[in-house]
Amino acid sequence: MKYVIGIDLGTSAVKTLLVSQAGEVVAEATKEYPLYHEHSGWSEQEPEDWVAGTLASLQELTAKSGVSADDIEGLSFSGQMHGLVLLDADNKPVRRAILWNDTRTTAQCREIERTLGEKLLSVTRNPALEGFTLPKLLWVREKEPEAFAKASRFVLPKDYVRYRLDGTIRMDLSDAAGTLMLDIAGKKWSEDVLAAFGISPDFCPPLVEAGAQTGTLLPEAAGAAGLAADTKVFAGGADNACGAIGSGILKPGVTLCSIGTSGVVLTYEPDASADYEGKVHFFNHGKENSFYAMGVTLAAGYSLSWFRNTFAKGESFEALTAGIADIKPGSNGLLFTPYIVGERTPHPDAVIRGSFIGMDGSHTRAHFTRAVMEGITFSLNESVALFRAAGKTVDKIVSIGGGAKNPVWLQMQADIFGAEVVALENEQGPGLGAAMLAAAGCGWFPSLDACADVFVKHAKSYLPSAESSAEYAKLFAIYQQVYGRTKELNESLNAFRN
Ligand SMILES: Nc1ncnc2c1ncn2[C@@H]1O[C@H](COP(=O)(O)OP(=O)(O)O)[C@@H](O)[C@H]1O
Ligand SMILES: O=C(CO)[C@@H](O)[C@H](O)COP(=O)(O)O
Repeated sequence: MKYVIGIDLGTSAVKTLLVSQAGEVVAEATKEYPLYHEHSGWSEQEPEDWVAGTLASLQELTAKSGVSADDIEGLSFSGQMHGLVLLDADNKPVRRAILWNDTRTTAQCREIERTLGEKLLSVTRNPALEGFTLPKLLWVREKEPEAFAKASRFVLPKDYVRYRLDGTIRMDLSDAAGTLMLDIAGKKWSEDVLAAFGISPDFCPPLVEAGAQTGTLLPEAAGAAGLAADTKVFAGGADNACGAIGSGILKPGVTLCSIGTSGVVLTYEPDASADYEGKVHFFNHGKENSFYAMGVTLAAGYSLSWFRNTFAKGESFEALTAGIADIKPGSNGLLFTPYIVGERTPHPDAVIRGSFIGMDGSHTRAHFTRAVMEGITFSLNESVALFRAAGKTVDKIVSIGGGAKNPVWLQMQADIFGAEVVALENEQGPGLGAAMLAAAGCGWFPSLDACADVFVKHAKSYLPSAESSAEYAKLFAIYQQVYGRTKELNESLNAFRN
């Protein structure tokens, strides 16, 4: 039996999956790494932590599986999107990476809008959002000119890890799409955007498809990972593109919901013709010549992990969420908005922050926990509502990410979205999608679609309960008012944040 590895470079941890030719996940390993929040709205990671975590995770994966390294044919990546990694002439990072959930770049976003005007949406197909890469690049150039002067090029998080594994500097189209520098329909760096900001084309890595082979493992990386040096390395894609591949979102019809650190509602687009007027993100897929649209909740799983780390330190998510099934929809009148690091969809706003509305002396920790999960799901439902308003049918949703480990949350998703929610046998869609890119790249299957027929295994399905859905529809209407009613208060409070 032959095997491939999917490496999912997430925000909370790197997760590796060893997958057989039959699509069975035979081993998993995870290594966490820290996030640095030096100021309100800042979010950074140390690229070396990703590399060390990836190598340690691969070492553990191969050791615990008992599979011979010679039987592992290839590996590929799924990466947290948008993070700016600036490299010097020797390909060493010049500073920490600035991540997708860092919102320090509002001024640079306004500059991009002024400079590019209509080209912003027509070429990059996305609005200027703080999380995207170009605003971060402009921020470093303006605020840290000494660091910027040392930089010869930029890459995205998984591209840096791949470079350390196979020595090649490449970027795939699905991840490049999130930089705001790509001509999405033309599948090339936009000369207009680069020229408008005086960025040399050499500063941008060569582009490849997510399924392209970039090399084989460097001997020292192979040794540290417990793998053979002839293991093939494939470019890999953006985590949401890989999540879509790993969930079988390769043709129109089914929608994806992912609750990782961020939260995503995503639909497949067969071509670049759809126009959502920038209300949702529009990116190249990891499947060649196709695209996807998605709405993003910045702090989805992050809201629950923040809540746990602050009020139930050391407890597992299972312990935290015990008892929430006994609480009725609405958490006894307690409502949460998950804007704890700002928001993207449908309110692109770096200054807004979260709220608990309706706190009552009767509320227990379980009510708060359930309210946090409901608030996250209401936020994702705003994206579902946007897609429905644009004419999409959203009646079946594959749910992945850490949030999909929780059956109560899966039922809550079905009830709030008013759609069938399907869980996968393994909730790690992005890692599986990365493994599928390697499996198709190794020639095991003629296409990603054929690979999905074998690798994507549906587990339990959750149908909406009419009673709970009706309650949630009323609560959602109240939830939708909270943003407007807390916006000005948050603008006033902004002066008091560090
Ligand atoms: N058993 C669980 N119940 C509810 N939520 C969970 C559970 N396990 C993990 N999560 C959620 O999943 C999140 C992590 O998801 P994951 O997909 O691993 O994130 P990432 O890819 O961003 O690193 C956590 O922040 C938490 O909110
Ligand atoms: O910024 C986005 C998408 O635009 C995020 O979805 C990141 O790609 C991080 O993903 P997770 O770590 O939450 O999986």
